[in-house]
Amino acid sequence: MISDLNILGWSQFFNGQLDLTEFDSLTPVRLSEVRRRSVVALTPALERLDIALTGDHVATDMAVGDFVLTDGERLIRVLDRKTVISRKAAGLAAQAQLIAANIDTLFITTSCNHDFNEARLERYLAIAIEAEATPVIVITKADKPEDMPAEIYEDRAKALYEGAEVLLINAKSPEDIARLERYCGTGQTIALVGSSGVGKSTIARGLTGEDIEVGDIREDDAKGRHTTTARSMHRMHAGGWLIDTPGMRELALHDASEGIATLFEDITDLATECKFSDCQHQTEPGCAVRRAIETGELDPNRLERWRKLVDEDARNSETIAESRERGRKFSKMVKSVKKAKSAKRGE
Ligand SMILES: Nc1nc2c(ncn2[C@@H]2O[C@H](COP(=O)(O)OP(=O)(O)OP(=O)(O)O)[C@@H](O)[C@H]2O)c(=O)[nH]1
Ligand SMILES: [Zn+2]
Repeated sequence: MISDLNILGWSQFFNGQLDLTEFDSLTPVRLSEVRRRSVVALTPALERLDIALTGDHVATDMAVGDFVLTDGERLIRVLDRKTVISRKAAGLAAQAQLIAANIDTLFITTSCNHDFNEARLERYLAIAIEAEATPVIVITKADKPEDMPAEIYEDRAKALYEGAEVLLINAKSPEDIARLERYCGTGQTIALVGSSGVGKSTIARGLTGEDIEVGDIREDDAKGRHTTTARSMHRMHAGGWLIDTPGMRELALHDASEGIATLFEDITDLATECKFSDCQHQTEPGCAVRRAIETGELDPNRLERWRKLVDEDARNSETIAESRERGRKFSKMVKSVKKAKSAKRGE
């Protein structure tokens, strides 16, 4: 049974979570769709299994890509995730929405044109590092670069993070798609992120042979949290899985302080040498970061991008308590305005 499961991306990481009774009586399956009150799971035979959610199991605790145990009818439990990608729900509620689970490699996609933007790439790099997925930067349209030679785009991407391979491709060329396939073999799960028009669908088609329509198919539950309703796991020619969910294309940064610290390790390291432990690297004396800028060791643009990313992360990482506090303050304000108005009217 276990060898068949490898097709789904099963590994020792998941195997180790089962006790003996579970081994004997339950089947691991992988979620390919998460609906409001049910999920669709893939079996090792690649059959689709519809499982209604009962008891304590709620859709918002599950993500496409999750491994779950089933007795054939019910879902028994969700296994711990190797990696998880989430985003903050819109509105006041500061709850994280699970977008996809157990992704091994994130293809961060951009093109040899105006879409190329270091800050945007760094945002996705921080997301991947935080999720513990391997980031790979894929630069498409190498066959028709705009404004500068394709190799310059490649070099600029390579300068961002040592831990990320950079692949310069023509997404329409099968030979170039084949260069991505070493991340896409049996047992591997990947996802594509990047702006509209950079070639994600073209790459997805090259890797799977399918035209994948993500569209806007979504269901909103009473609390405004969406659940994925389209089939989101696609088998690739190389044997692995591509996960494509609507949320994946709209990723925003949140709770990624560790990812940012790893991505900007040079700045993180320098900051430990600043005289003040809470140094903001502005005008403080004994600032190692500013000194590195003066000596040319650190690129001031890189420092600026780091600052913006840290700010963005902090803004989007508001805790549930903080969001409630903001809600309270707002309703207090509304009440006092109402009161002032009625006082004015002499009520
Ligand atoms: N010449 C060339 N054209 C490309 C390349 N990659 C993508 N294209 C073209 O660019 C256009 C947009 O590509 P898509 O694959 O639809 O982009 P996308 O990222 O999926 O866009 P969304 O679906 O809006 O998210 C299409 O016309 C592609 O054929 C490339 O490497 N070279
Ligand atoms: Zn400093």
